[in-house]
Amino acid sequence: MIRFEKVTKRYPGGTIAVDEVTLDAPTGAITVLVGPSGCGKTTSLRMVNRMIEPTSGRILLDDTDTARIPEPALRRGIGYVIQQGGLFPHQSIERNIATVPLLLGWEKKRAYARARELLEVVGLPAEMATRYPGQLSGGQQQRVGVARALAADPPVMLMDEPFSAVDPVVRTQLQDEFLRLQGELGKTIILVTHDIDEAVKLGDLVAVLRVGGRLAQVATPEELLAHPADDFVADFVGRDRGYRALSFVEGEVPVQAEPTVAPGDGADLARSRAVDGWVLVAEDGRPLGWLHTDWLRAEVSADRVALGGTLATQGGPLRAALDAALSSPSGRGVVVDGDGRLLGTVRARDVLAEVERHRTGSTGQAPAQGRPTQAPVQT
Ligand SMILES: Nc1ncnc2c1ncn2[C@@H]1O[C@H](COP(=O)(O)OP(=O)(O)OP(=O)(O)O)[C@@H](O)[C@H]1O
Repeated sequence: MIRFEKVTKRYPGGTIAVDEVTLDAPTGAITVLVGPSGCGKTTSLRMVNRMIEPTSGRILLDDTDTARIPEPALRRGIGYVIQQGGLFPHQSIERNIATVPLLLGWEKKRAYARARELLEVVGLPAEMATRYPGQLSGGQQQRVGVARALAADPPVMLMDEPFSAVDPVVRTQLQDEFLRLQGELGKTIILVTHDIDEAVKLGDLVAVLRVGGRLAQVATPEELLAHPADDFVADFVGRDRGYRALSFVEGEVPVQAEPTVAPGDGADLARSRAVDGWVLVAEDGRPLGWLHTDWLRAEVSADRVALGGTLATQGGPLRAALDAALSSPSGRGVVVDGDGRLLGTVRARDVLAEVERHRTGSTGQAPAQGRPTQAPVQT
């Protein structure tokens, strides 16, 4: 665990960047520091590996005061990731990743072998090892930055806006892979972001800082969205927090059977199975997409379908189910099992009824439209 005990940082000139922060970042968990620009996030992070020394207070790493740990030994156990990877531009990717192992005195062969192993871990092809940072996209550089921080297998990782320099699609991919990786590695991570959505997605615990370096609230994402401590936090987490809180509500998604057709089926069959003009095309139990009867030719063709919506997984959060329903061209959200096999569809009104049931805490009957899972009709 990383423990901040009344930590204050006052810069020469008098700026109080961090003001009496007391915070526990639990072992094996992701603690996110979030807040507006200038609220002291980066300063807080850098005090953990003593790139910045606190003016007062203590930071403990597994009960040892970090001020008592020699800096090289402290930093050996702490990986540090910054925006865009912070790579050395004139060194190859494998040399970049091998930086810390080489500093630790590993033989070059072993350090480079570790670098290649880590390229795979972060999802980059081996041939990138000999390229230079300028020959990689922003997202790829970011992955290399993570690989570099992981090279000496440190138990602790500090990450400063690690996903902010890439476009939203790549950012989502990197976040998802980061969570998958953390699921395997279980590092103790402190991550800084100014983006509350990222904080809520990635954090096991979220610490909200306000300008002046004061801690406004520390809570799980769920608590933060449901019960912001004051107006500042409520404003910061945003007005649609009620909707975002659905990410944490796992309900009985009221799945309805959905008739399907397969590529090659006749147009008449497709018309007879369509509901409100839309029929779902599936093959081998997997949804391919929606087909409107106006688009039909002689037979159903896989080329003419539009998935046009997100998929929900049964047992997953209600937000995903609602999103699937609202984003589907038919108004029916496609629900699949963990292997991507079709279970049926869900309508927004049924998800909302389930949401309402959760909100009121009722454990009674499922809503009228929403009897739980029925077997989908297969063709
Ligand atoms: N070396 C320094 N000397 C003086 N003041 C500093 C120094 N570094 C940061 N500050 C000030 O301390 C405060 C906190 O800065 P810090 O970089 O920790 O904030 P931040 O929350 O990470 O901001 P951002 O999201 O904009 O990066 C700011 O007012 C900043 O101007």
